[in-house]
Amino acid sequence: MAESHFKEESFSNKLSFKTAARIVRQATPHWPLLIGFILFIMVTAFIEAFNTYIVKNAIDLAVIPGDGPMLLRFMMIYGSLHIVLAGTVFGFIYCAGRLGEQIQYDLRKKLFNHLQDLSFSYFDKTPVGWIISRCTSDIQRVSDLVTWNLLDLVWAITNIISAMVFMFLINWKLALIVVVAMPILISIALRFQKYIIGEFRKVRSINSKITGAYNENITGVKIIKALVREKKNLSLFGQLTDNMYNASYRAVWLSAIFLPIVQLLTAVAFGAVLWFGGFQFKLGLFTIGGIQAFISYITFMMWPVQDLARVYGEMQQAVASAERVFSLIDTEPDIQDTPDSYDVESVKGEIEFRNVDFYYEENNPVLSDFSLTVKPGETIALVGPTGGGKSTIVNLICRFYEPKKGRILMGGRDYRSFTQQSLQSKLGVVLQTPHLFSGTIMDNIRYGRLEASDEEVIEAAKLAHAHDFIAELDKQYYEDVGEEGTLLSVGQKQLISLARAILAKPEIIIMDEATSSIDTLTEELIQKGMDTLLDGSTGFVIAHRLSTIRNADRILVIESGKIKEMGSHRELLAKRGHYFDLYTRQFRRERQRDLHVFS
Ligand SMILES: Nc1ncnc2c1ncn2[C@@H]1O[C@H](COP(=O)(O)OP(=O)(O)OP(=O)(O)O)[C@@H](O)[C@H]1O
Repeated sequence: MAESHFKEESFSNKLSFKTAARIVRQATPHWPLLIGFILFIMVTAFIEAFNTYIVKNAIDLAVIPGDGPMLLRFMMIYGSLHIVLAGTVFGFIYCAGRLGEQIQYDLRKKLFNHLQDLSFSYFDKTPVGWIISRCTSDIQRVSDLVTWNLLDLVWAITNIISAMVFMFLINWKLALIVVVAMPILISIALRFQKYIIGEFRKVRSINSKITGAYNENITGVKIIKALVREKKNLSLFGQLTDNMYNASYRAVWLSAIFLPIVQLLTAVAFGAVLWFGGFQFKLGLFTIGGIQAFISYITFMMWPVQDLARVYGEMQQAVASAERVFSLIDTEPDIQDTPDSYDVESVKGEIEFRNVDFYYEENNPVLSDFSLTVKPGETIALVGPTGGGKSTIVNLICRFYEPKKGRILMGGRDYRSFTQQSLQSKLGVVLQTPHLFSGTIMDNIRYGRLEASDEEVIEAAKLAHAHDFIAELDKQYYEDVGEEGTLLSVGQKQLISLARAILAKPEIIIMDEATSSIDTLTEELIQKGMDTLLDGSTGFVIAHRLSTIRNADRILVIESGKIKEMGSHRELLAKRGHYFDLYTRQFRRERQRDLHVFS
C-alpha cells in the first residue's frame, strides 16, 4: 500500500556547494586518513612520472653511449624509487580503505539511530526497500565518493600535471603541441561520454524496475499462483526486459566504439610526437629516450581520459546517493518530546479521548470529535467493519500518532507532556502478525524486559500458555525462530508475543486482532493467555472473532470513526442493534463452516 502512495523526491546528481561541503564533512573527523591518502596518491603519481624521466635519462646517458656503471646507477635510482612507490601504494590503499569503512560506519550508525527516532507516519509513507537502499548501497556510494572516486580524481590531476612538468623539462616545444592537443582529445572524449552515461542511466533505471518486479513476484508468489497471474506477470516482465535489452544494446555499442576512438586519437598524438620528435632528432635537438618518454607520458595522460566515463558516472550517482542519505538524516520525526516533557511514573489512571480529531491525510478525516473515557483496569473491545477506525484508536493510545485536534489524557494529564519513551515503556502491544526477531525463543520473550532472568521468561511463557509447545521443540527455549520467526506458526508466534507482553508487565495492553487465522485449540490457549495479560491492566482489544471478547467490560462498535454502540456483550445483544447483527451473522457463518467441515 505504502509503495503506491510513495512519491520519491527527485535528487539532483549535480554537485551543489552545500552537498559537497556536507560530503567532505563526513570525512573530516578522520582527517589524518583523508590527508594521508591524498598525499600518498600524489606522491605515487609523481614518482611514476619521475620514473619515466629516469628511464629517459638511462636510455640517453647510459644505454646509447654503452656506459655500464652509469646504467647501474640509474638502475639503483629506479629500484629505490620503486621501493618508495610500493610504500606509497600501500599507504593510499590502506588509508582510503580505512577511511571508507569509517565513513560507512558513521553513516550507518547515524541512519540507524535516526530511523529509531522517526515516527510511524514516516514508515507508512516510505517503502522499506527505499530505506534499506539508503542504509546500504547509498552509504557505500558516498563512502566511495570520498575515497576511491576522489582518489581517481587526484591521481588523474597529479598524473597530468606531473607528466606535463617533465615533458616541458625534456622538450618544451613538443610539450606545447601536447598542451594544445590534449584539451581537444579530452573534449571529444567527454562529449562521447555524455551519450554513454545517458544510456547507462537508462539501463540503471530499468534495472531498478526489474529488481522491484522480481521482489514483488518472489514475495507475492503465493498470491500470484492463487490468482493464476503468472502469464500476465510474465508478459509485463517481458516488456521490462525488452526495454532493458534495447537500452543495454545501445550502451554496449557506444562503449564498444569509445575505446577504439580513444586509441585512434592517442595514435594521432603518438604520430605527431614521432613525426616532430624524429624531425628534431635528425637535427640533433631531441633524443631517443626523450621520444620514448613522451610516448609514455601521453599514455599516462590518456588513462584518466579512458576512465573518465566510469569515474564521472560513479561520481554523479554518488552525489545523488549523498542527497538521498542526507534527506533521510534531515527528516524530522512528526512526534517529538517537548523540552518540558517528563518521564511518567505510571499511566494506570483513567484514559480519556477528549474531542479528538485525527486524519492520516488532510481532507480525509478518520476520527472527528471522538470522545471516550476508560476506567483503570477496564477491558475495552473494539469491533466493527473494516476501515472503521479501530486500529487508529489504538495507534493514538500508543502515541504512534498524535491527535490533530483535541487531547488524550492519562490520569488527567495530556499524554504529550510525557516523554515518548516513558509512555511507551508502560504499554504492551500484541499484533495480529506478531513480529519476532531472529534469535532464540528465550531472546524473543526476553525482549519484553531485557533484565528478566531465564526463570522469569519461562514463568511468562507458562502464563501465556506457550510453555507446552516450546517444551516439545528440540532445543526448547533455545530453539532458533528463524528470520522474523518464519520457523514458527502464526499461533505460536502470537503465544510468544503474549509471553513477551506478560513479561514486560505493562500497565496498558493493546491487542490488535490477536486471534485471527489460527486453529481453535491455539485460539483457546491465546484466549487464556490474553485473560492473564489483561488481568489487572487496562486493555484495548480489537477482535474480528467476537467470541473472544465476550468477557470484555465494554464493547465499542466503531464505524466511520464513531462509536455506534457501547455496552457489555449481554447489554448489546439485548439491544439487538449493530453488535447483535455482527454477532449473529458471525455465529451463523461459523456454524455453517463447522457443518461444512463435518459433512
Ligand atoms: N497509515 C495510513 N495512511 C493513510 N490512511 C490510513 C492509514 N491507516 C489507516 N488509514 C485509513 O484510515 C481509516 C481507518 O483505518 P483503521 O486501520 O483505523 O481501520 P480499522 O477499523 O482498524 O480497519 P481493519 O479492521 O481493517 O483493521 C481507513 O479509511 C484507512 O484506509
